[in-house]
Amino acid sequence: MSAPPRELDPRIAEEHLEELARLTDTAGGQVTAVVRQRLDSPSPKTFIGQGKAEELKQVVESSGADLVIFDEELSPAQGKNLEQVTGVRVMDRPELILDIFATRARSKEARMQVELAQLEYLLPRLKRMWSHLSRTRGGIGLRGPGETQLETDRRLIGTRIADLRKKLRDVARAREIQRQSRQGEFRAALVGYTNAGKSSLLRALSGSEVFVEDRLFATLDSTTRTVELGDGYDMLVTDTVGFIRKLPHHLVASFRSTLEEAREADVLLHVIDSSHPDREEQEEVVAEVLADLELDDRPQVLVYNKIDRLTHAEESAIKDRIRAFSSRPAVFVSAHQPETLGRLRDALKARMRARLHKVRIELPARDGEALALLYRQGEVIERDDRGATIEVVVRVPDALLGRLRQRPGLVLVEGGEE
Ligand SMILES: Nc1nc2c(ncn2[C@@H]2O[C@H](COP(=O)(O)OP(=O)(O)OP(=O)(O)O)[C@@H](O)[C@H]2O)c(=O)[nH]1
Ligand SMILES: [Mg+2]
Repeated sequence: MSAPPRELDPRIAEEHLEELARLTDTAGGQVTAVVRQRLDSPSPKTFIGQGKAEELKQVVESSGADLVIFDEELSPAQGKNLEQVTGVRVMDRPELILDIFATRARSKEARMQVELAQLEYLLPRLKRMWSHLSRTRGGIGLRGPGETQLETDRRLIGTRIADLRKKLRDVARAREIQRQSRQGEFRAALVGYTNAGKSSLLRALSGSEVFVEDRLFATLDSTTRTVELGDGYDMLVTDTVGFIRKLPHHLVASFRSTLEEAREADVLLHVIDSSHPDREEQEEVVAEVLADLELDDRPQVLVYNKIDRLTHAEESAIKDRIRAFSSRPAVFVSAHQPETLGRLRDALKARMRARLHKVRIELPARDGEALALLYRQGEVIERDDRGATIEVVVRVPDALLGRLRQRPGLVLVEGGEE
């Protein structure tokens, strides 16, 4: 069911419905019928018009559906009224997304984040849930719980929300400490629309196992891997949860700490499925979510993925567009074609080189390897050979500085805190 008020392009509306069908599939549902209505302004009572609501009821009956999913967000009252008309459970897109997250969350943190988002979504809708429950049970001798029950439930949920918030704060603190221990290393975070290929890219870049699936929201936890770029350049790359249009804002809020990894990153790799018919809208959605999270000021590299699916003409068309409209660096890659990934590695190396610190370092003369690294990755400004030790003044990238600090006998005499 879709009633896009702003996007009047029917092709886009269809694309949204197709995505909703994929979400339904991911949640384990099966689409039996699709109903559309074009609306200038939704009805406050039932969102769709009265006649359309009647039609929906007919469709539910004839198709045997036991659930109606709206592509647009419904108010608690609209949901309740629609359930009354259709006699089945009514959900909206945010609720469906919450449901998917709930079934797919694996780590303890992700599970707590989803539960928090679900409870916050549920709270204003409690009354409706209860009336629905009592109705589906037939209602005979099973009147809906009175206000007292509702109040008890509200209080219980309120307590649980406070509890989850506290636990999540603790996890966030632990994460913060872990992050500090990685300070000095160069970090990138993969962000982007769901299914764009973020995990596939991490797998291809790091050569390690990362879960990939042709389903929406395959990844819910952030995973960090070391990626070797060659020439001694190493960096940490974090995979993050994908974005989607109309992402429930409770969910975004509760995943904030997972996305903290992105906030700490030196660069965001915005991965785009260049072969998707809705590519441009997906790019915009990601830009909006990043702005919501106040991450839009981070340096970004646009990573146009899945170019193996593009014709040369399509690839050129996208490149022309980017040249005309974007000032951000962009690379064209395919996670399935390792030979294309050199472009991304080069872009990352360039980013690393851009972050140089001027430092004075004393190192054992026998540590030829460290010296070679300094010459290769840094800019040596001064060098003083003192027999057993060598002192150099050098501009080095942050990441190298982190690694050098761990070498035995190497002393950072000054600098490094710029
Ligand atoms: N043809 C092609 N398919 C790709 C490419 N990269 C990823 N895919 C496929 O796209 C699907 C999604 O890939 P993932 O890496 O799981 O995408 P993701 O961005 O991590 O998705 P979420 O974790 O769900 O947000 C999988 O079926 C991949 O095999 C590519 O470069 N070319
Ligand atoms: Mg993924």
